[in-house]
Amino acid sequence: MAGVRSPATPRDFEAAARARLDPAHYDYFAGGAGGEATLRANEAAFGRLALLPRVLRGAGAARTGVTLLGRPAGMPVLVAPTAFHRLADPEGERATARAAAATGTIMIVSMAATVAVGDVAAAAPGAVLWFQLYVQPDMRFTETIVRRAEAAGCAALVVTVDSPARGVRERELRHGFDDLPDGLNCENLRDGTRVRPIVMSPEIGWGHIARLRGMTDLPIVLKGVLNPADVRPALDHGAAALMVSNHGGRQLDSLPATADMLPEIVAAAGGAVPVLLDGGVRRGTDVVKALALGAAAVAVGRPVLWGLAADGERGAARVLGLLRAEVADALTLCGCASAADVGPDLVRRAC
Ligand SMILES: Cc1cc2nc3c(=O)[nH]c(=O)nc-3n(C[C@H](O)[C@H](O)[C@H](O)COP(=O)(O)O)c2cc1C
Ligand SMILES: CC(C)CC(=O)C(=O)O
Repeated sequence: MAGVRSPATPRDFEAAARARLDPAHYDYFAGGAGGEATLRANEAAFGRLALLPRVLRGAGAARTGVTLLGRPAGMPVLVAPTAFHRLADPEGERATARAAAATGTIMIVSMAATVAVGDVAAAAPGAVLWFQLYVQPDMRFTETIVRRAEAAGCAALVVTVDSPARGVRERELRHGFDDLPDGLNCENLRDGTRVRPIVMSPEIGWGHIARLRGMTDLPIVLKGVLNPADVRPALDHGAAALMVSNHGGRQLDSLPATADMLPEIVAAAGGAVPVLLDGGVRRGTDVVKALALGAAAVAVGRPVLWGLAADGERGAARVLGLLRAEVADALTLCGCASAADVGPDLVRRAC
C-alpha cells in the first residue's frame, strides 16, 4: 500500500486510496459543499472533546456489541450510505458488504449504489443491510425501490431528508464530474430497460414520510436531522430512529458539526428513539465521545471508501476491523465493559 507499510488506523488508508483513484473520483469521495467549512468542522468538533475515564471499575475487557432496532450488531459503528462504490473497486458494494459481514458491521446500502441491493445481499449472505432512500416524487417508483430493498432482506429504511437539492461541490465542478463513467449505473434505479436519474426534490415533505410509513413495515430512520425543531414531527411521523447528519459536509456548507448538535437532538428525542450520528468519525475515541453525548451508534462514510479504494474488500474490512479494535480499546481504557456503560460523565470540552 502506498505510503504506509502496515496501516495502524483508518486514516492510514487515505493516501493509498488517493494514489489509486482517478483524481476526479478521489475528489468526489473526499470533497464537501462550498468552502468545506462543515466538512472540516465535523472532525474538528471531535478534537475539541476529551474523554474522562473512570478507574478501578474492574470492568474487564470491553465488548463492542450493541443492539440496534432490536437486532444485535458487532459494534456501535455502521457503514454510512455512500454512492458509487464501483468507482473505488470493481466489485463495488459487493466487496463493502462482504467486509461489513466479516466484521459484524451493519451496512447502509446507498440508493445510488452501483450494484443492485439484491445483488449486494446475495454476494454477502451474512451481512445485515439497511437501505438508504431518497424519496422520489414519483411515489409509485419510490414504492418499487422500497420493495426491492424489502426483497433483498434489508432490515431498515434510512430516509435521507437533508437533500431537497444536490449540494454544490466545487471540487466536482472543477473536474467537470457530473456523471458515472460508461458501464456504471445506479442499479437500484432500473426501470425496465432504462435507469432513472435520482431526483432530489424540494417538494418532498412530511406527507411523503407519512405515505412511506403506510407503505412498509420496515423501521424508518430519518437521516440528516440537524435542527432540534424537526425531532417532534419526526417522532409524530413514526421514525424508529434519527440520524444526526450534515451529509458529511456535502450538502449545504456552514452547518454546525454533528457532534456539536448531538446533545440537543438527544435531549429533544427524550429517549423515545435511538439517535445515531455521522460525520467526521475517524477513530474509536470519536465513537466513545459520541456515545457519551447520547448516540446509540455512529456511522462512517469516507474511511470505508479509503479502505475499499486502497485494497478492495480486504481494505474495507481492515478499516472496519481497526475501528472495532479502537472502540474496544477506548471502552476498556475508560473503564467500560460495553457501550451501555458509557455515560455523559465520560466526556468534557477540552478547549
Ligand atoms: C462519496 C460519498 C457519497 C455519499 N453518498 C450518499 C448517498 O448516496 N446517500 C446518503 O444518504 N448519504 C451519502 N453520503 C453521506 C454519508 O452517508 C455520510 O452522511 C457522510 O459521509 C458521513 O461523513 P464522513 O464521511 O465524515 O464519515 C455520501 C458521502 C460520501 C463521502
Ligand atoms: C449520487 C448522490 C446522490 C450521492 C450523494 O448523496 C453524495 O454524493 O453525497
